[in-house]
Amino acid sequence: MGGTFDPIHHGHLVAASEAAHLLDLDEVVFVPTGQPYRKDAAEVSAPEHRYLMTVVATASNPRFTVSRVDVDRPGPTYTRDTLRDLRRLRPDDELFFITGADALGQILSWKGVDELWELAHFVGVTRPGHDLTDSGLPQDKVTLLEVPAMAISSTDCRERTAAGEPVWYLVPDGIVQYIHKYALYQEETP
Ligand SMILES: Nc1ncnc2c1ncn2[C@@H]1O[C@H](COP(=O)(O)OP(=O)(O)OP(=O)(O)O)[C@@H](O)[C@H]1O
Ligand SMILES: O=C(O)c1ccc[n+]([C@@H]2O[C@H](COP(=O)([O-])O)[C@@H](O)[C@H]2O)c1
Repeated sequence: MGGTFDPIHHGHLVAASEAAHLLDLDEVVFVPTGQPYRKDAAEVSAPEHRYLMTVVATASNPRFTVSRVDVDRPGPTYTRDTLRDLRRLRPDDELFFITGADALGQILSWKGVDELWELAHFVGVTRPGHDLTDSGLPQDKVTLLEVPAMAISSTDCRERTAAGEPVWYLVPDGIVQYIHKYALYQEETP
């Protein structure tokens, strides 16, 4: 599952857990982006903070791991490169790329989209406020799943923190502590 994870929240974790359960996956590898080129760089936290928060949030689940492939690769993060790297590191594994409905809806505009279908099977999961559809996508390369609805976004978590509102129970307890320890998201997004 790729994401900016700024911060990782229970929407990500429930989606990953449910996809692993429904598709009987052995492992979910969370891959924090290095440079999410479609997000305003000035507003995205340092990759190391996002990577560490992802490690903290997933540490207690034996089926969850975190990969540094995107954080360690210089330049903009493209899923084509993520999947090429994961295939090189895990040549015997079958790869599934988990995305929320919003990300799946953008996928035809991703770099090198035609190659993506050869690199992994795509799993689109429901997300409140977004229509989940595989319209225009190759049917045999995409699976759509309904997962428990978690109306949580990282944007909302950042804005709540900046406004002095709690994010308890939207994110894991360790992430509440991490945000506090490093004073993340203190500024209101312009
Ligand atoms: N609440 C949610 N339910 C299901 N999928 C989600 C949810 N939140 C995020 N996702 C999916 O997780 C992946 C990573 O999302 P991302 O890290 O950008 O989180 P976000 O909450 O959308 O962040 P932001 O608000 O900063 O854009 C994407 O595929 C996204 O669609
Ligand atoms: O490859 C692309 O062109 C591309 C464009 C936008 C997003 N993605 C990937 O989609 C995942 C979710 O991205 P984001 O920005 O919503 O956190 C993450 O793994 C990104 O690298 C990939």
